Amino acid sequence: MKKVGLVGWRGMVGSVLMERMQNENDFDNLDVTFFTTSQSGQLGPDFAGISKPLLDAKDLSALAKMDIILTCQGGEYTNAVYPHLKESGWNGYWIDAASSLRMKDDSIIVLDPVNKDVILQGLEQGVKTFVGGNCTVSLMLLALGGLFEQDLIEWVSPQTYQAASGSGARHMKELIKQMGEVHQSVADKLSDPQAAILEIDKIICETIKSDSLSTEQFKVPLAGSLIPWIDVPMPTGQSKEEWKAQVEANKILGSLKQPIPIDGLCVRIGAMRCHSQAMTIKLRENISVEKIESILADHNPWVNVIPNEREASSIDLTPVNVTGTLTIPVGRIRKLAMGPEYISAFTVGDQLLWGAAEPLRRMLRIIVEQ
Ligand SMILES: NC(=O)C1=CN([C@@H]2O[C@H](COP(=O)(O)OP(=O)(O)OC[C@H]3O[C@@H](n4cnc5c(N)ncnc54)[C@H](OP(=O)(O)O)[C@@H]3O)[C@@H](O)[C@H]2O)C=CC1
Ligand SMILES: N[C@@H](CC(=O)OP(=O)(O)O)C(=O)O
Repeated sequence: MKKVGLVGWRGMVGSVLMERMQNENDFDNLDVTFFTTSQSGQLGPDFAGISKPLLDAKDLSALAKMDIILTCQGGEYTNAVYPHLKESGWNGYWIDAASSLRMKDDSIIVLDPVNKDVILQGLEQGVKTFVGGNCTVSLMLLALGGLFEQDLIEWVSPQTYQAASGSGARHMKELIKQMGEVHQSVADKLSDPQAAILEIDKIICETIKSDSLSTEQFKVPLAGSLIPWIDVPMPTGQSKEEWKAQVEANKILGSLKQPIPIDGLCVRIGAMRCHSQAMTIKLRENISVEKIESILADHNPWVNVIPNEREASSIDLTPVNVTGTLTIPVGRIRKLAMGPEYISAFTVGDQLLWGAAEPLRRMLRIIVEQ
């Protein structure tokens, strides 16, 4: 059995991963060691059978005993440990949720329903570093996989609606707190049928703008508002989240020589853990909507084409419907006024499942089963 070291297993992404690994019986075929950066010596979890004491995730000699290390601990941890472990001569497989190593020449961004060929070729060539993609990128590629596979896309402009979970657990909690504070400010008026809506709206606006709203994490209000910027600025004027779309998607697709332009605005909204994206797509040729729908539906078992109808879109194509599932609905597919090669599409995905944990879980399986 392969020796697998798990780091970051109790964080938000890590917990979703542990749940998926248990559901898929992944632990049955692994000799797992749990590591921690803060609880070394404490009793670890029993996902893989009997609990054992947690090992120090910075202990290079303990890590070096592993055939595979899978980390959801974050980029700071990766930067602090990975180079030294490599320098020490460790030649095992490193599977990572953080972005630090994604664009390195010797790493592969993993999303096997889209790039299994790239992954298998990499394994054959001795690649040892496999990194999960940015959540919006992975979710877009799963939704549009069929069109990318058949090289039918000239360019895409995704406009995102990203959930609070993308910023971490504390941000999710702050969003709920803000919602509570906003509601609390007018709770008495809501129970009064005579209360005037403009008066309620005025109080809500004052509450959202006031210094007393909880904004320690986001720094600005998210409840009742949005934030049209995610991550640090790039010299191009893009936010880093926007920059990732083209570079990561093309690396995943293996189309680095002739990159497909992918660029749009990334926006944080008050959803909990599902990212949505409205996409304008320029196709290379005029294809019927029916054909596009069948190409998308045939690509992978998780994509679910939703008819461009009001009721189906309002129910099936929403964060609340997708949360906690691996389903990737894609809908609102129609021709745009700009011309027959221009189409719209809207997709939703759970950013902790396909957006983070699931590609890593599947990569671990691929390595173990090779
Ligand atoms: N959130 C996201 O959407 C995505 C995140 N990622 C990557 O994954 C990394 C981890 O993200 P995320 O899971 O959100 O981070 P978390 O903050 O939830 O967890 C990170 C680590 O914090 C430590 N920790 C300290 N206190 C607690 C606590 N009370 N409960 C749980 N863990 C605690 C744990 O490490 P220890 O046991 O060592 O103390 C844990 O592994 C990110 O930095 C990013 O690189 C990738 C894709 C998406
Ligand atoms: N930046 C993403 C989440 C994330 O962790 O992205 P990355 O894995 O590329 O750092 C968001 O805020 O929604």
